[in-house]
Amino acid sequence: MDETQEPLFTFGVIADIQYADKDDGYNYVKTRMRYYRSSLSLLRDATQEWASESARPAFIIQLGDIIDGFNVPLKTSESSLTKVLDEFEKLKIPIHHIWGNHEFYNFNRKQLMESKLNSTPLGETQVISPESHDDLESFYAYHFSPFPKFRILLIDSYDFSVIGRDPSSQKYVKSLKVLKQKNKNADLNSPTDLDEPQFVQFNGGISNAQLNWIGGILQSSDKNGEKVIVAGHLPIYPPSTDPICLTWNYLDVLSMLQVHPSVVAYFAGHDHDGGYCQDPHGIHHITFNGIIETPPDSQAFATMEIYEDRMELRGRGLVPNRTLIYRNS
Ligand SMILES: Nc1ccn([C@@H]2O[C@H](COP(=O)(O)OP(=O)(O)OC[C@H](O)CO)[C@@H](O)[C@H]2O)c(=O)n1
Repeated sequence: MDETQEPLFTFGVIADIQYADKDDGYNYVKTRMRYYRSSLSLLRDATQEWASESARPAFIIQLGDIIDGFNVPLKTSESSLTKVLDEFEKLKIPIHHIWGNHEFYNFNRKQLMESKLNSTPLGETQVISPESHDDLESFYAYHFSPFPKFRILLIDSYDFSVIGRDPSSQKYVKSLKVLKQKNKNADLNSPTDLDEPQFVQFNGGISNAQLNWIGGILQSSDKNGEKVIVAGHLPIYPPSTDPICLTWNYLDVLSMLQVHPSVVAYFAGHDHDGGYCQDPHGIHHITFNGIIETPPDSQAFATMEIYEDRMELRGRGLVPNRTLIYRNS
């Protein structure tokens, strides 16, 4: 490993900002403090640091939950979103947005598609699913190549979900049926006594249509000798997360990625404690710590430095540094 080598390109990653103009408070299970107001200051510090880096990041991946669901009762969804996006915009580089559960607490899919959180115009495919943007069944996913032989693929972890889906859609009906089969609690957000703890209302899954679409992209990446980083709000590999944060059908997604040698890493948010594990196929699964549970005197973001043979994850604050050697290299 040549320590003096310059990266081919770099980019920033940040997760679960969950901004709200609200006093600090505990999470639902009263184990962790959430710093709703200071999340904006941490984002501001992160963007200032990215802006001052010698190798300026080419883009940022925002892993979802950009504002908190508490904005709904406060009636501040729009104003909070504007404040957060204004911070990102100071960077004057592309920001790729993933949608998490808190996006769907604040907005419906049509509103999101019409908002600045729809970053599909930055992708290579403008129409990201076979259906049109306002189709009740469409999913939000796209891909782009930031550098020759590298590709980023952003996926929709809430394709199957009862949050975000219109109750009249087939996907809502099917999602509710599956959720009720797997979760017998009166409160579908509760993971109490579940055999598969990921089957809670605040998670979701990936449809066969999306899986097939992902498979098609990866097939062409395999053929072209690309290295692909896949990113979604929800983790897909149990050792990299608390199991209650997993994608409903994480095994389907995991096995799809593992059979495609182009996939080198999977990035997720949602589990604010973060996590990491390399799977037996060599895919690095990184769950990024959430800004919302990061104390105001700390930090939680990363710069990824991309090299021919590896990625260097340069973490700040709670996010540890890691050298991630590509599978098959
Ligand atoms: N045991 C639980 C946990 C949560 N809820 C309710 O579900 C909604 C979402 O919860 P929230 O903690 O805000 O979701 P995050 O995306 O911030 O975090 C996900 C994981 O918890 C991170 O570890 C909300 O309405 C909660 O009140 C629940 O009922 N029961």
